Amino acid sequence: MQMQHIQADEAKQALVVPVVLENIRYARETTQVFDGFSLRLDQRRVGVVGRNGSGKSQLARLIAGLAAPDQGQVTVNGVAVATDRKAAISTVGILFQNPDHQIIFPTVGEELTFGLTAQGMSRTQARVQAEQMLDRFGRSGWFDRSVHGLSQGQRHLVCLMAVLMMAPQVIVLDEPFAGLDLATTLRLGRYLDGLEQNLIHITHDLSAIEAYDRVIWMEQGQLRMDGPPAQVLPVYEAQMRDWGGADDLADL
Ligand SMILES: Nc1ncnc2c1ncn2[C@@H]1O[C@H](COP(=O)(O)OP(=O)(O)OP(=O)(O)O)[C@@H](O)[C@H]1O
Repeated sequence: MQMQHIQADEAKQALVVPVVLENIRYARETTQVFDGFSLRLDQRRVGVVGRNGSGKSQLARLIAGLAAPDQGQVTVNGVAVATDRKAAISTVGILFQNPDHQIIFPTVGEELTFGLTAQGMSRTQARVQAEQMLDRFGRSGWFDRSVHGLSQGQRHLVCLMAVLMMAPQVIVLDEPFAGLDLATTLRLGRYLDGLEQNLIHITHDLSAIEAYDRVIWMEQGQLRMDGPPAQVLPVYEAQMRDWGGADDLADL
């Protein structure tokens, strides 16, 4: 029942918006993560795979506008996300692997209302919307709850609700299921699958993206392969097994 409500509500927002990275150069300290990287995404469901350190999280931060490229531009639905932060917040949301890197307020209500009040909505109106969001996820009564007293999976759900409060057109998921038990993973996965927002999902769990529209495989800040999951995932998995069979840890 709960899921049907979520799907029906979100279906109103069904729309594919373009995510465009143009000739990006981007360094973190001494590492040149991207050097002339370009990418255009215009599918509803895009999976991102790649080895540790291949650039997936930095790609996520650039798309969400949390980092600005040293050269080039990132736009989501035409919004220059790194510079137009106000428009970016209602255009693209991001869910991190660790909810504790995302949550900044002590109570669920403050976490859910912060984005809206920062955009000028009254506290009363923001609270009404937060209560509606909590209802949708079967969590009415959580408004005044301390985030500290929630489990890891529950904190993930708070982060997802906080992102949805801003009704972004695109949600970037940076391994949001790492460390969650299977039941919680499956339930959060179903919530996400039911959303009509465009999803860009970074994961090491290939089954989570096998029904997606497109998968990109990142390798050293470049696209190694790009296509439908049925084409990319078997090649990726075979390559990972091949690399995994080697005993040399030098390139970890
Ligand atoms: N804060 C940082 N300072 C310096 N270098 C960094 C920093 N964060 C990431 N890097 C470097 O940027 C490159 C890309 O890292 P990134 O975190 O995007 O990899 P990833 O594909 O998300 O890996 P994982 O699967 O392990 O999460 C790596 O070489 C990494 O060492």
